[in-house]
This record gives sequence, C-alpha cells and structure tokens, in this order.
Amino acid sequence: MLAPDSANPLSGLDGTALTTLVDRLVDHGWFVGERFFDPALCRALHAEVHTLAEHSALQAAGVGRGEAHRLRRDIRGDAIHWLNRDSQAQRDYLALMAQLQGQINQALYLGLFEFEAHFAHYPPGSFYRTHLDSFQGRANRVISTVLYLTPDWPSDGGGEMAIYAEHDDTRELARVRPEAGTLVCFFSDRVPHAVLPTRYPRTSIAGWFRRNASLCGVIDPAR
Ligand SMILES: O=C(O)CCC(=O)C(=O)O
Ligand SMILES: [Fe+2]
Repeated sequence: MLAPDSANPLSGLDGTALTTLVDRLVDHGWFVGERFFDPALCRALHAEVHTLAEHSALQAAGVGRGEAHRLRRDIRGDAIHWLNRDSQAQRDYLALMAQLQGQINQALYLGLFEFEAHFAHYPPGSFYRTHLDSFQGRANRVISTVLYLTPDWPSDGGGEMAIYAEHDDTRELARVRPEAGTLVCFFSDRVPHAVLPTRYPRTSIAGWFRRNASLCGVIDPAR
C-alpha cells in the first residue's frame, strides 16, 4: 500500500513556508520555522544519527579548515558525520534542501551551487560558543541551515541556539529550542550564533549552501 502524501517527504516543502523563509532572509537575515520538516523524515534521520553515536562512528568536531583545523572542546563540543547519501532518509533530506536551494536562487540570485551538511550530536554538557560560519570576502559558505532532530525536547533541556545582532554579538535576538522538525536558516557571514550548554543529547543536521570562491587562483575546497 502506498503511504499517504503527507507522510511522503518527496511531496516537497510547503510553498507558503518557503516564501516566508525567503522574505525573512531578505528582511532580517535569518529565519526560524517550526514543524518545517516532515516528522517521519526527522524520525528516520534521528534514528540514523543515534545509531552512528552508539557505534562510535561520529568524529569530534574541530574549528578552522584545512591546515588550521584544531580540536577545541572549549569552543565546540559536538561530534559529527558528513552526509554521504548512504540512506534513503539522507537522500530525501538532500532532495528537499535542493528544492530550498532552487527557491533561494530564484528569489535572491545568490548563485548557490552546492550544499554540504553533517549530522551533529552534542552530548550533555557540551556547547558551541558564539561564532560566524564564514567571513566576509572569504564567504564561500553563503547560507547556513540547521535542522533539529530530537523529538519532545524537554523544557529544562537547555541546548537552545542563541541568535545575536549582526554588529553586536552581545545583543540576543532569539533563542531557538532544538525541537525535531524546526529549521533555522541564516546568512553565514552576518549572523553570530551559539549553541547554549545542553543537558540532554542534542541532535541536528548543520548544512551550508555554498558559492564557489577561488582564493589566490585556487578553487576553495569544501569544509
Ligand atoms: O546546532 C546548532 O544550533 C548550530 C550549530 C552551528 O552553529 C554550527 O555547526 O556551525
Ligand atoms: Fe554555526
């Protein structure tokens, strides 16, 4: 028997929600959408990151790229696994993000051409200090996205994403509960943000739409 349409992630993202997302990006530089992703797809992705964590298949995340990459538990405490299209859930998620990429390109002419994403698992006690995801002029990461995967996030769970003002990273604009299905989307070089200390295992997929930027004649590598 075929599943009903509402349970099929390939029926696509909601058109009205996509329009709101683009409008919020233009007006504020960031967007938060609750229940943005199908619960069944979030459950499948949550099961996958949970299994990866149980099998110690996640790697400690660092800061800096290439040669400058370092483990800094005082800055970020998550463990990650880059998406590689290994499962149907990953392929469904990536298809929806491709739809989002098309929508953003059509509305904002950003020339986004690639998407990279990793599962993230924050164990209790971990956090990610305030940062930008890319720096102006070096901005091959243009739009950041985070989809949360833990269902029924407890009210005392902590682990919110704090969003700060563009030129004042002490002025908090929003606090986002990392509840399954919520999507956060923002300009990578403009929106300082942090993960506040979590009290429960916290799971997500962080992703970046990229534009190709060549640095000194060298094509900027992913990651
Ligand atoms: O999980 C989050 O809420 C944000 C993660 C983040 O800022 C990052 O991975 O760069
Ligand atoms: Fe970030």
